[in-house]
Amino acid sequence: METATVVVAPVPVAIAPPAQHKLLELKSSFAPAAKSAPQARKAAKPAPKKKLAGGSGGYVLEDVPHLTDYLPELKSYPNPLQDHPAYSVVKQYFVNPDDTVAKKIVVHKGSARGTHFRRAGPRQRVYFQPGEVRAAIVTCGGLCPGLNTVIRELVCGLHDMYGVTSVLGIEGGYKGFYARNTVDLTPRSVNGIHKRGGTVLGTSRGGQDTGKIADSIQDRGINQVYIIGGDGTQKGAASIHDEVVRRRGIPCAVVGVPKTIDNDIAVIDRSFGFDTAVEEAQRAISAAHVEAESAENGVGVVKLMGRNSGFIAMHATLASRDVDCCLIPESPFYMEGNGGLLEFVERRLRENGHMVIVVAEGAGQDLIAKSMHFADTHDASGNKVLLDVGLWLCQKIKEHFKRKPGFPITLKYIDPTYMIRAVPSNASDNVYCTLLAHSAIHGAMAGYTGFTVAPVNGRHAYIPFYRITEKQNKVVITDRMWARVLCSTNQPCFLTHEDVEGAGQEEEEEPQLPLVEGDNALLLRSPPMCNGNGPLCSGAA
Ligand SMILES: Nc1ncnc2c1ncn2[C@@H]1O[C@H](COP(=O)(O)OP(=O)(O)O)[C@@H](O)[C@H]1O
Ligand SMILES: O=P(O)(O)OC[C@H]1O[C@](O)(COP(=O)(O)O)[C@@H](O)[C@@H]1O
Ligand SMILES: [Mg+2]
Repeated sequence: METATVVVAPVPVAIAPPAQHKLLELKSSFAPAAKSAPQARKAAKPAPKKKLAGGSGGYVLEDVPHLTDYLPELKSYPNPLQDHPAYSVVKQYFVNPDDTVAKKIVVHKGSARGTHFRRAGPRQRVYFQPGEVRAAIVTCGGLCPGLNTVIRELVCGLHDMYGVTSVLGIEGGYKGFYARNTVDLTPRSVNGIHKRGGTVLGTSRGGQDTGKIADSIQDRGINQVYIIGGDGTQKGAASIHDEVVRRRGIPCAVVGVPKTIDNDIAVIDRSFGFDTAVEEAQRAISAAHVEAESAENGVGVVKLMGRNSGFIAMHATLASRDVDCCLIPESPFYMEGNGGLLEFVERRLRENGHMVIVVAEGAGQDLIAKSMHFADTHDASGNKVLLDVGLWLCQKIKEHFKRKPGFPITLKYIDPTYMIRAVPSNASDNVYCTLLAHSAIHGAMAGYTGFTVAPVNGRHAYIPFYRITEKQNKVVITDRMWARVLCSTNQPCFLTHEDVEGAGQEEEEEPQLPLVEGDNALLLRSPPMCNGNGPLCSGAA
């Protein structure tokens, strides 16, 4: 495990660059800048991999890197936004540099204040002049409603707010950096693309060659790169940041914009496109319900996307109210015997004469694997290729009722697969994508790098990559939301009391400011980590 570099700051800890860089660094694991790179500047000082700052009451700022961490001599300029006619009506142009966003907002009287992230938004000083910016945008991984909106708003936002005119579109995902063409993006060329599904830049899985991507960024003189993609993409973005900024010392803002219909990205409130996908899934569920209702013992089975997380199935079920049973990867189920799915199907058909089952594609994978032998396969990005739970489920239900003469059923299987993610984003996702793009631009212009932008408890924040990639967001079956689903469908929960006890939400680990040798250890050992008075707590230390 990498040792985090700790930065201890006074309270309030979040202050605008360059003042923030007076913070005390205790330890570093920074590799030297590449000497041979033509455009690379030698990083003048080692920069921290993790930037943690302590405050009173257990407050921790998990900060994101800033270009001046690596290149302290970098020049800054007044933010042109303050002269922008549209923004002249805004009372406060800039976010308060001390603003941070709390990761946990439900707290107790005695709780530690816990993790905070830097609040997104425009800063007083920017680290790029408009004419110097050479931005690039890339979309990676599976499609998601809203990709085009984010592209459009990045191009228009850079142009309209900051006067940036050089924006490159990288075609076909990560491999496009070195194996495909680029396209110049202008406000005119992207106008109207938000009304289309997909991504005008194209996307792909696999092909993430960090060295080649870094070479391409360096050769093309790209100094802001906006990387739109899911958990895999954000891992790729982290390694690009490590290579380009940390290792080669290139002053490039590497910014992640989280995308996935699965909503499986940790920390953030929700990912864009999820809302649209849930809405689109309603059409499949309604069709299944109509078919089921119109037949004798009609069973409608709908399979929805959701590789490891059942959020789409859960929300689509709750929204629809036509669903009798929702199956998700996080909640194991069984077919046969007392309390099993087949018994429930039979009971519901006897009661109502029809039923609808919604199953997330990642559900029941262990059951299928047990009943059939398949070797695991993976896609180009390394994601496990799932077995078709929908077909398997239909087969099992049909076999069960075949063994019951006098109980004929009519089963219809609907698999909308790509239909829920290939549509254009809805109105609310469009607004969300616009805010995301703007927050991303403000962060890059302000010189931040190596971060993902997203709302945390309703406020946009800059989140370090490692926080986004360390684990996936999953439905917590001991949370009230899953209980609401069980309550609305009246389905069995398939779990024993012991299972529920064991399935409790993993207690979120609060970051520990690591102990270091010497005088510092004392301070870090005794919470609150920093009271703002000691020598190590001084911003000027
Ligand atoms: N651990 C990883 N490190 C670096 N790049 C990765 C990693 N996982 C995936 N990628 C790259 O990110 C891109 C998208 O990943 P993928 O898992 O397909 O979609 P998503 O980002 O939507 O989850 C692909 O080009 C893939 O090669
Ligand atoms: O067939 P593909 O394009 O590999 O995509 C299938 C997967 O993509 C998803 O839509 C999500 O993909 P991402 O991880 O790229 O966001 C899953 O729900 C689904 O399992
Ligand atoms: Mg993914």
